[in-house]
Amino acid sequence: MSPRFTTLGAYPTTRMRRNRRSDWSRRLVAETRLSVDDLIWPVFVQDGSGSRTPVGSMPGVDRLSVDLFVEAVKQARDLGIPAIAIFPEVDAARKTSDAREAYNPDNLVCRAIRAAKKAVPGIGIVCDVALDPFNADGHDGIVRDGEILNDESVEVMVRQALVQSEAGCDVLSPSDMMDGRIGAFRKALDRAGHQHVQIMSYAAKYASSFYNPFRDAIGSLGALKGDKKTYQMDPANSDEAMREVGHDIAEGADMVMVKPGLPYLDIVRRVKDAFGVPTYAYQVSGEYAMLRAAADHGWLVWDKVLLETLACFKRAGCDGILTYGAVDAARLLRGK
Ligand SMILES: NCC(=O)CCC(=O)O
Repeated sequence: MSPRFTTLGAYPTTRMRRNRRSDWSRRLVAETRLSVDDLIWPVFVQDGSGSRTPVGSMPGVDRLSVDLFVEAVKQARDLGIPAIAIFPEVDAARKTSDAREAYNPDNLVCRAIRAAKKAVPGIGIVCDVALDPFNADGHDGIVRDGEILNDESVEVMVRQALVQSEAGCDVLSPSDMMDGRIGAFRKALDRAGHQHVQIMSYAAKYASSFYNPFRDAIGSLGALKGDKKTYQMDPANSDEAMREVGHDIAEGADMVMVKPGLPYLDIVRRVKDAFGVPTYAYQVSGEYAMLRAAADHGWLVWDKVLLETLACFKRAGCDGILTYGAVDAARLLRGK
């Protein structure tokens, strides 16, 4: 316990409930505050036009063709959401074992970036850099003889990072957990004149069981061979997360992310306390699915659990949260 807590008065002189008695007082003593400025909205995109496909395991979440995605970007702008993260469902015919579609300048992600920036130049566009949506194996890196190759994967992702930056992406978000990728991206970006492109690294990304609905959404669930334990972190580890974050900051990350969110808030707190850098967490698809499913059964109240969980991210030290509930949260926070 820190020293400032040693001066606590005793009951009945001190009554902790006094400050909680009225709404105005609770507002005055609140230690953290959630705002629309804290939200990043992950959105799934698909080919086609005028098409919207519900993601079965994520009630309320749809994959959108680029034209409808642009409408979603406008909606985010109107609600004051600062940034959108793009995730593609790539046609199975374009998935190969060298993931070359990842660095096609006309791929779905690049088209979505260009359309979004043209329609709403002021909104932040965040893009994953990872090969899983483009890889026939469903892995974040290139696979050879059953091994996920590190340096070869980084080379491919550098090409991916460059086409995304060329298309107008504001924040590159490497989600692959290969070693050395942040430094490689920074160097390549600077050399290509993209000094202003920010890097939000998935610095402490765990090999979690909470990602299944996301893989359903991007169509990689069936493709994935094996698991991701040789590159994503063991949920048992915390010191290792600190080393991961330290390396990414040293290599040039502007912001760091912990993923998943709620079960990993202890990691968020450690990262924020130790490094003090802009720190984010991803309330991932499995977390969203759990809350939504319970709410759809009437066992939880969606609006309340959404705002409560997001406030908990803030309390743990997050500067912002990636959440599929961003639009609902923004509406609630703005009273719309
Ligand atoms: N690279 C992005 C993800 O893996 C998202 C996971 C999720 O929402 O479950």
